[in-house]
Amino acid sequence: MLNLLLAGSMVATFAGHKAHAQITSQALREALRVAPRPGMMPHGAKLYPGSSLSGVPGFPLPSIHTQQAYDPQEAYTAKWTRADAMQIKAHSDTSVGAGQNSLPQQLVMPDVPADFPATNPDVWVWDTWTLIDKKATQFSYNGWEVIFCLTADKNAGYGFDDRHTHARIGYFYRRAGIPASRRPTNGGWIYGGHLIPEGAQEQVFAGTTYTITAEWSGSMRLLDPTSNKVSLFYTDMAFNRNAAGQDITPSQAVITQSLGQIHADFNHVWFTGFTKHTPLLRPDGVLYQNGAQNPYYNFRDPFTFEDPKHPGTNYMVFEGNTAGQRGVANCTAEDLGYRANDPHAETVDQVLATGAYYQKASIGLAIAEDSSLSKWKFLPPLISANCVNDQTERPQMYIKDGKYYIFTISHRTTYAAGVDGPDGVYGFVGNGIRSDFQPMNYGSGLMLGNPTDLNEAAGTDYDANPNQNPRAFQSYSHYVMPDGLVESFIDTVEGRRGGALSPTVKVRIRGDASMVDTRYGNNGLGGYGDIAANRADINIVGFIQDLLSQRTQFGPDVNMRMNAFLATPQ
Ligand SMILES: OC[C@H]1O[C@@](CO)(OC[C@@]2(O[C@H]3O[C@H](CO)[C@@H](O)[C@H](O)[C@H]3O)O[C@H](CO)[C@@H](O)[C@@H]2O)[C@@H](O)[C@@H]1O
Repeated sequence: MLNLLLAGSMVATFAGHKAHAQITSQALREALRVAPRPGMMPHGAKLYPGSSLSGVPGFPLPSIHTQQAYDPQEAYTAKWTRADAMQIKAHSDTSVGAGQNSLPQQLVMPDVPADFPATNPDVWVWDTWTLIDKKATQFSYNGWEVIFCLTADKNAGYGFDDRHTHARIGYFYRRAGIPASRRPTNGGWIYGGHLIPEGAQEQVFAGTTYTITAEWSGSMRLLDPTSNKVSLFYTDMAFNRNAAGQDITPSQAVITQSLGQIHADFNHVWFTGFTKHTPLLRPDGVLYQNGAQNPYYNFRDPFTFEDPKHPGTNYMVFEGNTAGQRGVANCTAEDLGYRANDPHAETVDQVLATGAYYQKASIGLAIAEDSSLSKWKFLPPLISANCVNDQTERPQMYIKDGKYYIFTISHRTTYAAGVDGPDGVYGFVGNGIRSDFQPMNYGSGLMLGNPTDLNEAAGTDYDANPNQNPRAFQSYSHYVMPDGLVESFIDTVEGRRGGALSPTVKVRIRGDASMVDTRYGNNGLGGYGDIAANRADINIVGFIQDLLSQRTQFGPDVNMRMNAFLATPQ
């Protein structure tokens, strides 16, 4: 009711807030929603928290984002602002004690038990992705589900914290179409070994030896659903050595393509190829910060997709930072995102005085210049988080119900001074590849976070900070799959290190809101490592036609349909 009055008068005053005088019609609709109270389900939105232009007493209002679409080539970058990020704390229950979960319940990943199983005895496992096509459909191959994970060999003596410098992309497979309840507790994944063969880490370009020191995250694209050709897009951590054997660059992140083939028989899955690495993108220092500007720059985690409105046009999203010299204090009022006359707004000078300008995450965009996806050109970033957070990792474009979602993971420790949020996955929704993206859920951006009381001091070590929720770092590197299923890896639960696949959870997504589906699995937790191939695209008629005409070799497309056929009660 209060908001109705506010919207009607077009000059909102709520607990001293004065909203921007130029309220859009969308803002008017939004303002009709009732303001949620901290830690509570908002009235009128029993399931979904939704966004709200209404404020929480004592906190600033979120920024207004129109979701307006722009041409992907245009220089429009949406902002995840400080005003937005502050909604995470605004909508948390600040009355609970240290170690309690204070985040809105619908946005919290359920507790992972401390007696979780290892995914594999020989390797630590973290960032994980699936075999996808240009639309992010998840395929099985000849009766096998296949996943790709960053791995580090335990037998080589690497501890879980050594993983980043020794990361290798490994692959796992298991028979498709078996429900989680009938699999081994750890998901039953069989380790196939390293994807990039031994010895293929060195490559010579015009007298310069290019050496891959670690393989970081990316994605695997099935180039043609009727063949077995796959393209790995990943991040090389690499350095160059000249003909005299001298290192001529420090280790750099290079977004790279490597081509291979998938094979399977009745007993196992294997890969060939991945011996040649084509460097695609290095940060240019103009749109994306590079190593000369900041030794701690972030540039990695490519994910490609085809523009559904322009078939044949391919894009890549990736993790970047806003270009410019590290330490230059130049965040703007737009980065802060406060509405005019908001009494809780910070001034630019106040924010700059905190050093928040060291945090400048961005979600990058590039366009493919050839059909083999081996040449790419930078486009301006899709989203920046200047003075908000330094890392928006493993971004993915997720298209659902005509909406374009960007999901990205971030750490509590990479937030800028004065803003806070949990380790987890964040979501932004727009109406096109390039949009004025609306941060999901109360305008905050948070979609699924670890249980965290934001009053606790952030720290990565539970033992050193026993007041902290013992699950504040339980999971990370969430990847959103079709149907809102979310997989991730276990980092630390009650002080026990993970390096294993988490239980899959399900998030229901509607417009700019989402909620954890607690009816999924056991109180919201599905099977460990339950990363199933997509069985939604049932086309039994097509499958039978394929079989009869023998037009198509057994491969991913036919196989997906066969799985669906076999899984359907006859
Ligand atoms: O292994 C590299 C890939 O992992 C990703 C996403 O998981 O980057 C994660 C990142 O964070 C880890 O290190 C943090 C600092 O040591 C730690 O706080 C966090 O718990 C870890 O998950 O790894 C790099 C390198 O350490 C760091 O910059 C990231 O935040 C992905 O982006 C990489 O491709």
